[in-house]
Amino acid sequence: MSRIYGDQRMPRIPSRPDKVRVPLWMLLLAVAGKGLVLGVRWCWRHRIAVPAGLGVLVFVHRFGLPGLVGLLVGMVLVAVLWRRVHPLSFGWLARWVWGRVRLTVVYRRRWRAAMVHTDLAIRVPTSNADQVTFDDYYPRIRAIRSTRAVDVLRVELLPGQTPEQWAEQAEALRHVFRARRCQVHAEAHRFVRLHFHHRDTLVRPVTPGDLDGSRPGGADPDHGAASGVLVAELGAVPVGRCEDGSPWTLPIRGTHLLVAGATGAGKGSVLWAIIRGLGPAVRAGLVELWVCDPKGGMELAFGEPLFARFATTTGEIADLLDDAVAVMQRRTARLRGRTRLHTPTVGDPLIVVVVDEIASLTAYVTDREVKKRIGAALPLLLSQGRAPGVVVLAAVQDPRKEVLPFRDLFPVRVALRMTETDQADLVLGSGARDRGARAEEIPLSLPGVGYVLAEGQPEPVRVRAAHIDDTEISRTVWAYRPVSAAGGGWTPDLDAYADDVPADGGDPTGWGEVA
Ligand SMILES: Nc1ncnc2c1ncn2[C@@H]1O[C@H](COP(=O)(O)OP(=O)(O)OP(=O)(O)O)[C@@H](O)[C@H]1O
Repeated sequence: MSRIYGDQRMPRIPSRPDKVRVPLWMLLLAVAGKGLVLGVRWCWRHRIAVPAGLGVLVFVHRFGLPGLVGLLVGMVLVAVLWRRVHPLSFGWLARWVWGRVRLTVVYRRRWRAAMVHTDLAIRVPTSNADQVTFDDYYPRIRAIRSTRAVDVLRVELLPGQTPEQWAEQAEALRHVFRARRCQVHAEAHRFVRLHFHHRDTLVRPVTPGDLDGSRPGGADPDHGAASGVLVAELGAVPVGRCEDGSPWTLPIRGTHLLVAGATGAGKGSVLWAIIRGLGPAVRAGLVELWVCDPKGGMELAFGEPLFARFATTTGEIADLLDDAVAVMQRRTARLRGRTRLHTPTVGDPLIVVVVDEIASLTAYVTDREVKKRIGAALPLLLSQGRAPGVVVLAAVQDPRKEVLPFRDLFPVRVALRMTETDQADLVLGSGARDRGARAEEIPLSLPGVGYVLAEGQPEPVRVRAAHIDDTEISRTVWAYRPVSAAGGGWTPDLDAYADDVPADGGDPTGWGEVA
């Protein structure tokens, strides 16, 4: 792409040139030469618009205005036909044209003013004894990619600038370019990507995707052949949709997950979307859900047939957590020196401990004995359970350290709507709000919308969880309740975990994967 509002790289050195008399013809020649150079440079910068404009002028000259109207109608017909025949290439071209239009109409017009007023342009004084002047250096837009919802500008940093300086100005840039939201993504070096969002693509509730679609290899939870595929799927469980339209998935195996959000923010829908996503693996016996609902079962009791264990009182929850720690410790002893990450198998499943409103267990329990037991079990699970396959999925309203002291032990965290500005940073890590996670700005009308950090990416991604209504919960429970439960009368048997070490000390089926 051509340079857009770039400037010279090296500053002029202030100096007092000697005064010399030049003849008029020489001056006129110099002005004409400079005009020619600028003209050629301008034509080069607009190397598509200039031939296109000239072509239109020649066409009008030869065929008149009716000919031009005929040409436009013909182009529209070709576009309609093209879109029908090959929508992919048409979409690519349409986005490219739309990007050029947005660049000309919106960004070029206001770029210089925006850079000066946000201090992102650099002014170097070049005054000498005769005059006061400045050299202005403007960051260059190197590329643009536009869709109906977002414009992404790739901008080259000026020497000495950092992506953080741009992130600080994101709000000002948003107002200049009249965008709904501006997010600054840093590239490895020299470039930032400015995302100007114009439309909210997450306004409509997200319908949950089809979990029963054909899996590669014909994997079917009701048949044993599925386990390899189902285990792989535990690394990316479908939860909803990202702002760019791609599916939002979260890893469950080998990590712990915290969902934070004010009351009514949609924590329940994230928990349910994950539980539903785990359904096929639950059905196949590769995952067990051990569920704690300290709110007396208000949120999760619907799914009881799907759960291996379900606890609603603090006493029951303390027992459940103690048992989870016991399983974890036995597995750790068994796996030591053999593998670094447990591979779920039927008979030795991944245990997902789901806790709705974890603060009820850490901050608000009144029974000191129970509080002590829970306070000992939870940090143990969070610090040691990941590798032996006992993972925690928790929701919390208030993410402060006083309420949830082991918040940092959750490697994956989701921030839904928050009530205070600093809470997104508490959940996603400091600087997340500056990088675009404005969780307190999510409107009440958008439950299930939040921000998440994608693996290896410092910039938060805006997402919305699928809306799992009561009908879908019933369908999920009916379709994916564990095979043993479907047969009736299944009781979790903790002793099974103690007894599954093969007598010869060899690897039980499925062990041996090294993460
Ligand atoms: N992803 C979603 N899409 C559309 N509506 C949703 C979504 N998630 C939740 N809702 C709606 O928002 C309301 C609150 O949701 P939910 O109970 O999950 O919030 P919560 O954060 O768990 O609240 P609390 O902490 O009070 O239990 C419900 O009426 C629900 O139907």
